[in-house]
Amino acid sequence: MSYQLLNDPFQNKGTAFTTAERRSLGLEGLLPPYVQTLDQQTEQAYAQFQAEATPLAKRRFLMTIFNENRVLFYKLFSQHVTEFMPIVYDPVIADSIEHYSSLFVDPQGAAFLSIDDPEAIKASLTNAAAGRDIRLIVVTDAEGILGIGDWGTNGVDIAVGKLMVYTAAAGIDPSQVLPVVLDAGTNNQTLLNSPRYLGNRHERVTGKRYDAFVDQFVTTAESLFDNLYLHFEDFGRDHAANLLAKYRDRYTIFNDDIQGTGIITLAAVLGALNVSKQSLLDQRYLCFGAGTAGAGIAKRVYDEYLQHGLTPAEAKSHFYLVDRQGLLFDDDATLTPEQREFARSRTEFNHPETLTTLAAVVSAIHPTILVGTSTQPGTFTEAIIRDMAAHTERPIILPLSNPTKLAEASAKDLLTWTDGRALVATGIPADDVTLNGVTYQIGQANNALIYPGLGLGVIASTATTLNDTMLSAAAHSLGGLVDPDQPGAAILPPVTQLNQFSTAVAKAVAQSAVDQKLTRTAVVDVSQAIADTQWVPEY
Ligand SMILES: NC(=O)c1ccc[n+]([C@@H]2O[C@H](COP(=O)([O-])OP(=O)(O)OC[C@H]3O[C@@H](n4cnc5c(N)ncnc54)[C@H](O)[C@@H]3O)[C@@H](O)[C@H]2O)c1
Ligand SMILES: O=C(O)C[C@H](O)C(=O)O
Ligand SMILES: [Mn+2]
Repeated sequence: MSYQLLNDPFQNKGTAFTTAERRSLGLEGLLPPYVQTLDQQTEQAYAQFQAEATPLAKRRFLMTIFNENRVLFYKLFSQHVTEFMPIVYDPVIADSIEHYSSLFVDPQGAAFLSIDDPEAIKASLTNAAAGRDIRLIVVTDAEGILGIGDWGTNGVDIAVGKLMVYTAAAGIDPSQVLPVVLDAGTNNQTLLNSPRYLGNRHERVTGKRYDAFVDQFVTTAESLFDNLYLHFEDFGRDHAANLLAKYRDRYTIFNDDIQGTGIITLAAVLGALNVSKQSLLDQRYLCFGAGTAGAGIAKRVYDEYLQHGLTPAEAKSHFYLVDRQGLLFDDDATLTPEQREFARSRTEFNHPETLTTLAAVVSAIHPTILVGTSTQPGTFTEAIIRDMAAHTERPIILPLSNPTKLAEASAKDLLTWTDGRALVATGIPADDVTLNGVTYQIGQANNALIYPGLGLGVIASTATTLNDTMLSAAAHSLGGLVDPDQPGAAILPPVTQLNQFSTAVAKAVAQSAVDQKLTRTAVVDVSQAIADTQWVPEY
């Protein structure tokens, strides 16, 4: 019984159990005698964190605290948000996922669901919830983890990591969340060949059996947990958009790679136009890597054009999508439905057959906005960027592929090649760049800057759905937080202010749900509802 308490991360206080608590809870003799405060514990843990040699070792140390004591973990995280984000989350989380099976120590409270045992879904979710009131699930099938591909059961870490950011950034109660991995097999040969791999050792199951497995998970989770907000993460290109379309009208669901990335990138574009004092209507938008994220962002920016009063055809005329085959044309039978929306006609160009590379397309259309979601490192080359920058005063360039090793370009190179004219945001955190006496701050266009606030707004308002109006409200809520006239101003607010702007995003989203009468219960005061929902790491 006493040990059970010490092993329960939601109840354990470790050395902070007071003498009276130790006596009443049967913990006498189970802890060293000195009673620490939470502040003393965090200070001590931070010193241990600093003593770890590598980023992965630092992450592993933090995970031991997470496994043992959630209050301590989140207190520490909240005191060092900017320093911990890249360790707990992207990019170090990618290393953690690649080595998950061989480094395994603890299941971290996740639910592991197997396509080979769908009958166990209900029991598994019930066991993992352990009687808690689950309000938020992050689920992955790990087919498209960041840009590193298929990682099978190892991908559970992205669900755990995304949830940690929900709590650190927006104060979502960590006892009300559940990470879930759907193990449908893996096509990653390294995993299949590894004797240490902890997932199902067979190829991915697709088709009807896959659809039925996901459906059984969704319907079971929705019936077990009232008021559930269901966040989909890192599904593969063949499934992500389909699942969103299938369930978004029935349940309160969210696809982070499509919608989260869409709104943070729209916010970055709006922030950049705020700096350059240009109009969206004068932009030519080029997406490089038109997959889940690329098409999701294009759709969100396209909706913004519609809001400016353009017809669908007028709005689409601003967009050019490039994938492996080059510029996407409407006579291409291999296009995804999301790509087809933005495909161009060959008759628009004199030599359409030459438009098979990014360089050729940039040179032909002279984009003013270039968004990279291709997973192809270094593809925004000096020649391409110089060509783009020769035709626009303030090129907006967003290399968004994660983790660091997959970025299309670095912020430093982009600013150097454009003499500081580029308006840049990157997927992973980037250091300031000093060039010709100006220090440029680099915004982070990562959905982590927006999905926590979005989720808080949905949960606090008891929204019954997440629609495009709410998503648009989220994107617009980040405006006005940066002084655009400051030389070198970032186009997105800094991670140091993550907590403040998560609340701003939550308010905008919750207000939108209330205005649209889409809440389960009546919400009188949105700010109060948000404050009441937020959890604070204190004993
Ligand atoms: N910054 C963020 O918040 C954020 C959010 C989501 C995704 N991403 C990143 O975006 C990248 C893509 O993620 P996704 O979920 O869209 O994956 P995805 O597999 O759905 O899409 C990748 C697309 O790139 C295309 N591609 C591959 N090689 C190419 C090449 N040589 N030239 C042109 N196109 C090529 C693929 O065909 C595919 O359409 C990942 O690196 C991911 O980390 C970033
Ligand atoms: O996880 C991230 O860092 C952002 C995004 O969801 C991605 O898939 O890259
Ligand atoms: Mn993702």
